[in-house]
Amino acid sequence: MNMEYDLVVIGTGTAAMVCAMRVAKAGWKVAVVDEKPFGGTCALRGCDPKKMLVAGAEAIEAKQRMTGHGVEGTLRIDWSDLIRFKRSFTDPVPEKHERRYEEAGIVTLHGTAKFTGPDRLSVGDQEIEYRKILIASGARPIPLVIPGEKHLIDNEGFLELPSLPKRIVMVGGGYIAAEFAHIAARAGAEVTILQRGPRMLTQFEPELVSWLMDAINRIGVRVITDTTVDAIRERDGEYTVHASGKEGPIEVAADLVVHAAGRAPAIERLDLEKGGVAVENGKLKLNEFLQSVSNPAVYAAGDAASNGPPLTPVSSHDAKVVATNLVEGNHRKPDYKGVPSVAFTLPPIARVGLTEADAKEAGLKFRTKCERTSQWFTARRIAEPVYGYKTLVDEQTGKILGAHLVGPGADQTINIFGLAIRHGLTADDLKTTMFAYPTGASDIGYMV
Ligand SMILES: Cc1cc2nc3c(=O)[nH]c(=O)nc-3n(C[C@H](O)[C@H](O)[C@H](O)COP(=O)(O)OP(=O)(O)OC[C@H]3O[C@@H](n4cnc5c(N)ncnc54)[C@H](O)[C@@H]3O)c2cc1C
Ligand SMILES: NC(=O)c1ccc[n+]([C@@H]2O[C@H](COP(=O)([O-])OP(=O)(O)OC[C@H]3O[C@@H](n4cnc5c(N)ncnc54)[C@H](O)[C@@H]3O)[C@@H](O)[C@H]2O)c1
Repeated sequence: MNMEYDLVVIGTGTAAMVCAMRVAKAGWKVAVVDEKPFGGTCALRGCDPKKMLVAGAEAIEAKQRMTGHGVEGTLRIDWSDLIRFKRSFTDPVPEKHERRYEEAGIVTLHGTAKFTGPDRLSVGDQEIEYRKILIASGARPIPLVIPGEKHLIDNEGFLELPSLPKRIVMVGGGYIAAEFAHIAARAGAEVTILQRGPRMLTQFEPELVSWLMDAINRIGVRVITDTTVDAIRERDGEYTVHASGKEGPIEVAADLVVHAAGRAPAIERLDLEKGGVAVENGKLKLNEFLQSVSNPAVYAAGDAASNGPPLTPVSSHDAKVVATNLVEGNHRKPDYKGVPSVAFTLPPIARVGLTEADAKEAGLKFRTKCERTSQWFTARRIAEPVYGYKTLVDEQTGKILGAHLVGPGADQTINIFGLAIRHGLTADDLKTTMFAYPTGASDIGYMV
């Protein structure tokens, strides 16, 4: 039997939920479809479960920092208990999300969605007709196309590990490697990061990453840069990771090898040609309203759209843009100004706005302040030697162009810079704001 909807949403992550709810509220007949349990990456396989594990790592890290400063004793992570704690959050998510959709009158479908025509798709053996469709299918780990790729586990596998193997290799040195390495090392694993790039966390300012490396080295994580993994071989449950580095080939023995080498839009299994949906270089071809340039019934949001940075607040923002364009007609465009991003290492590293390299390339006239501030009270209070910042301020207008932080509270303080950038506040506005003292935010006045 054919079913007909005003809007079908592929996915049930952040982008899907935000858009489906808004459009259903406007009286449209909406269905959402997912092949996995409802909830998407952030709630089930990304931000939230990862940060629950970070909570365990934070306890160990705080104890280690404060040892010799009035704190003694031994602490350790019981991995299976920590995973159980994580599940106390993630396990109820799918049912809760399904209930929310049903309460909003949204039809919930399970299975893999594929286009069968420009105005129809299939989910299993059901044929579905739609007036509009939202592709909110997220991202997937990029295929590495190397021998032994099947031995890699991804973020989903790592966040579900029933026990933590001793020797772990991260393939790649970006967000996932940095965050998972901190968690695993604090839980007792020996971690090696093999990074193709010249340094870790290439999206963040080089000076700040170099300071963060002190913390990464302190916990014994081995980082090998300028090195590309080209094969993984398995023998009797043990792995050898083969890589090519500056000094020639290297081999690293491992009990677990984790894919941390980047993610790309999950659109390859949608049979997009049948839907008349144009793709270029692995990305959907969209106009400024997040609508397909080739099939006007099709919109995209979040990681699948890959229009802004692949982060949860961006998925939510895109979804609001699309919902407005669907219900009111195309007029809203996404605006990614001032999107903060944090890698939840210990301590965290954060950025918002332009990097120094971006600002130079754009030919802007700006002043930069950059300083390692391990002696500031915020860091000394907790015996944390890694603390520093870089800020970029427009010379003419005094507006904040970019802010980069590493150290205690960076994950919270960055939001204030995000507010400043998004709403055009100046360095003077920040200097004349009274922040509660002593908090990380009370350092802002000295940073600009
Ligand atoms: C390990 C990890 C940690 C992260 N941490 C953070 C963080 O701390 N902060 C942050 O801002 N961002 C973080 N991110 C990024 C963030 O999770 C994503 O940007 C966000 O979840 C994307 O949401 P989305 O709605 O676009 O897609 P998703 O939430 O990925 O939803 C897509 C859904 O579509 C479904 N689907 C795909 N194809 C089909 C199909 N053909 N048929 C049916 N269903 C389909 C999938 O099963 C999935 O449930 C992290 C990502 C990872 C991997
Ligand atoms: N806290 C957060 O916001 C957060 C956390 C995790 C993931 N994410 C999102 O998920 C995305 C994916 O994360 P990620 O860490 O997988 O990707 P990433 O893009 O951050 O880093 C991937 C790194 O892997 C390297 N690489 C690629 N192939 C390699 C190979 N064969 N050998 C060695 N190195 C290789 C690349 O040079 C790159 O530096 C991120 O872009 C991010 O937006 C966000």
